[in-house]
Amino acid sequence: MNSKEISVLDLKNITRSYTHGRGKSRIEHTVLHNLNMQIRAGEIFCLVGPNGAGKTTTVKIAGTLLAPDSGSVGVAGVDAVKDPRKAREHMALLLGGENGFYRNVSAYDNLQYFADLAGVPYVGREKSIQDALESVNLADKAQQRVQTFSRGMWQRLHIARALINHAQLVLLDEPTMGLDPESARHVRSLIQGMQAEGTAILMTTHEMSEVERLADTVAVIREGRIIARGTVDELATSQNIHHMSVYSCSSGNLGGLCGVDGAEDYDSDSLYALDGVQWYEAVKTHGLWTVTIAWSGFSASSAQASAEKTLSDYGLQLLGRREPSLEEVYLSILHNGVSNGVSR
Ligand SMILES: Nc1ncnc2c1ncn2[C@@H]1O[C@H](COP(=O)(O)OP(=O)(O)OP(=O)(O)O)[C@@H](O)[C@H]1O
Repeated sequence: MNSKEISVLDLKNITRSYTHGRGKSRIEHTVLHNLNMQIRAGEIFCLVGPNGAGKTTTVKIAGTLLAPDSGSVGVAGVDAVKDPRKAREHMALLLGGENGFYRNVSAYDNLQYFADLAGVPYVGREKSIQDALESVNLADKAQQRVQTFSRGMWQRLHIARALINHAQLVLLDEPTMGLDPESARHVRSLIQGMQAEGTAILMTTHEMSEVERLADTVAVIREGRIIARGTVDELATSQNIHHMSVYSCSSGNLGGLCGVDGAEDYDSDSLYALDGVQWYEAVKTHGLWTVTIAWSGFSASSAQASAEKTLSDYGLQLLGRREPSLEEVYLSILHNGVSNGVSR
């Protein structure tokens, strides 16, 4: 078997609940339901989903910080539930935020400590720490205490730690959150560098442009269940969006679709009644509405003309048509589910 085919991370039938309250008011809330996920060497797997969907919980379970209630976690062939310590030798975990290092200690000494923990051989250790610090542009900050680091520097130091122990699996929870565009770009290029070395990467993000750039596989999680999975192209195809069209409307009440002059108050049923409308979004800025409609195709060739005529009667002027972005595909998945069941 080709080494790229072997799963470095193998989550099988993972279920996890949290409990709230005590005694009679104790409530159990299941946040992951029979979750399955396999990630191969050299694969970037992006987990996306709304707030509270279960992304961080998944990363924590993969990273052995949380145990699943049921199911199995395999990391580089190690049973991570039975032997979390051994599994951790194969992985690096970046949970975001400023934790995971000794704040009062220099970047260099932190890396030396973690290299020691990871069993990096003494001979050559100094060089590999220096090399890792150079690759993440922190060589000149090596002797600085980590508590003085900015968020971007913390993120890069976490990646340096992953580089030193040549982790087979890297888990990244929102690795570019809060970073300026240049730092985010740098972190993305470091992620791609690790991928090129054959590292399996699980990352969560809310940045769809990041997913478009990095992901080999995308999974959309909602309420603890993976509802779609595939390449970016497969997900786009699964939504069967024929095209997107964008309209403007200067009428304050959206051509009468709004009862009151307010963005929250438009009558969604009228637009959904039109043949071919899969979903739409209406946004009002400086008194001007912009309406974006995802069309799923039309039942008859005359239907498009009829729908456009109705929109024009509402005062909506067509600005143009285009392909859907990944963000729109994602919104479509959350709205409709998956029409042709993309998964692998
Ligand atoms: N320690 C905890 N105790 C109780 N409930 C928790 C705990 N951690 C998470 N949850 C709940 O589990 C669910 C999933 O949370 P999780 O942090 O995994 O979501 P997420 O997809 O990472 O969200 P976000 O995009 O906001 O980071 C949420 O309903 C959350 O409130």
